[in-house]
Amino acid sequence: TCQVHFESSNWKSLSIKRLTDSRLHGSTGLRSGSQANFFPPLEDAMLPSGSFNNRMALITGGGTGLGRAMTATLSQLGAQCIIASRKLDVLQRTAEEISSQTGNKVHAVQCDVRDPQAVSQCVDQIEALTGLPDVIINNAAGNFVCPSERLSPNAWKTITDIVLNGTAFVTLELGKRLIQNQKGASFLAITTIYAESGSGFVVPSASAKAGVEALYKSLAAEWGRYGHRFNIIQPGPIRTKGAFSRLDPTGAFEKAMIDRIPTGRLGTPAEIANLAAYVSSNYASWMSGAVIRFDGGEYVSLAGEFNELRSVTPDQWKLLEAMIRKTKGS
Ligand SMILES: CC/C=C\C/C=C\CC/C=C/C=C/C(=O)SCCNC(=O)CCNC(=O)[C@H](O)C(C)(C)COP(=O)(O)OP(=O)(O)OC[C@H]1O[C@@H](n2cnc3c(N)ncnc32)[C@H](O)[C@@H]1OP(=O)(O)O
Ligand SMILES: NC(=O)C1=CN([C@@H]2O[C@H](COP(=O)(O)OP(=O)(O)OC[C@H]3O[C@@H](n4cnc5c(N)ncnc54)[C@H](OP(=O)(O)O)[C@@H]3O)[C@@H](O)[C@H]2O)C=CC1
Repeated sequence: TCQVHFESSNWKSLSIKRLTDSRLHGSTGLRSGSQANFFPPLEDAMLPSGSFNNRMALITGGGTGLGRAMTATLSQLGAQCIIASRKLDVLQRTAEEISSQTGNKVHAVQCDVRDPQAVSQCVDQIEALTGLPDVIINNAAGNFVCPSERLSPNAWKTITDIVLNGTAFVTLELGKRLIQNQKGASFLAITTIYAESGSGFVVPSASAKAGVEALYKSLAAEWGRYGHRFNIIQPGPIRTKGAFSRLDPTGAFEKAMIDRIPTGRLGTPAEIANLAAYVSSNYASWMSGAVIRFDGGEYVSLAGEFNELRSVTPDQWKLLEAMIRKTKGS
């Protein structure tokens, strides 16, 4: 018979401890399936150097994780970047590290995207520092796993405010000013594969990310006439401290997650940074309204009803085939 193996659901054997920093900071998955050898991640910047010369890029949540990787790639390709989030010390450290590596200025601007007034002040600061950006990446997010019956109204509000309202405030504030200045721009939103399917245990995030996708698809249709493109990347699992410490705090689900990814490994921050750079670049100037799933095949793997048959061995197939062929009539 075919069985689904889900070893990590053995809760009794779990010791509830946080993952160590070294596990969290590795760029690729600790464990991977043997097929991962076919799909090695390339870490170098993909676009020609200078692709973002004379371009300004705003990356929300650019101080950590995937936003930091996107900032590093855009900066390496010549962009002047502005990173914005709540923790100014984290932003400043990242900005200095990236600037010193690439030789291109990275500016740090404090901003809580939940607060429309703070967003407006942040955009004032950006205008004074660099002028209005050509590239806007809405990457900031909040999330945690939690059974929905345990969510307080404020827990719901906190996640949906950061993800949906925050993205809307940043997009609308910049959009209006860009329109006024007759300046074109590329907007990119980072969502997730479950924005499409929904997912239990991350319901505020799933709801808000679905809203972000509706917002970006709608504006792609409406604001093309102002020179604005809107696209969406749905990442699958990529190890970052921010995500993994809130979605899999014990590390118990990692193996099951990797087992269901057809390419046999997690994504890396550098891989998504290359994709984000391409989508935000002039090489993609005909791309608007696109939703790009970037997940090593995890979504289709979760969706296909018969995909668990991957665990059937060749001998078991002989048996199954013989049984099926023997069947006559209905
Ligand atoms: C098995 C799978 C493993 C990995 C899978 C990987 C990939 C799959 C797809 C992944 C998608 C990922 C999507 C992401 O968005 S990951 C990004 C994660 N990064 C962050 O969340 C960074 C920012 N987060 C934060 O700052 C905080 O976590 C928070 C809570 C979002 C906001 O902080 P803030 O200080 O503003 O809020 P608090 O005052 O602490 O809390 C507000 C409110 O929420 C309640 N709360 C907080 N934490 C929890 C919890 N864990 N469970 C339940 N409720 C929680 C808190 O109690 C407050 O409510 P009240 O008490 O006031 O009612
Ligand atoms: N890593 C993964 O596997 C996946 C990630 N994603 C998405 O990728 C994006 C990046 O996530 P990741 O890098 O993993 O996680 P991080 O936690 O590292 O990134 C989230 C960023 O959002 C910022 N942020 C949170 N709240 C606010 C706020 N109120 N105002 C401004 N900024 C805020 C944080 O900075 P600060 O604390 O300074 O405010 C932080 O830099 C998110 O959109 C996430 O949903 C999607 C699918 C999978």
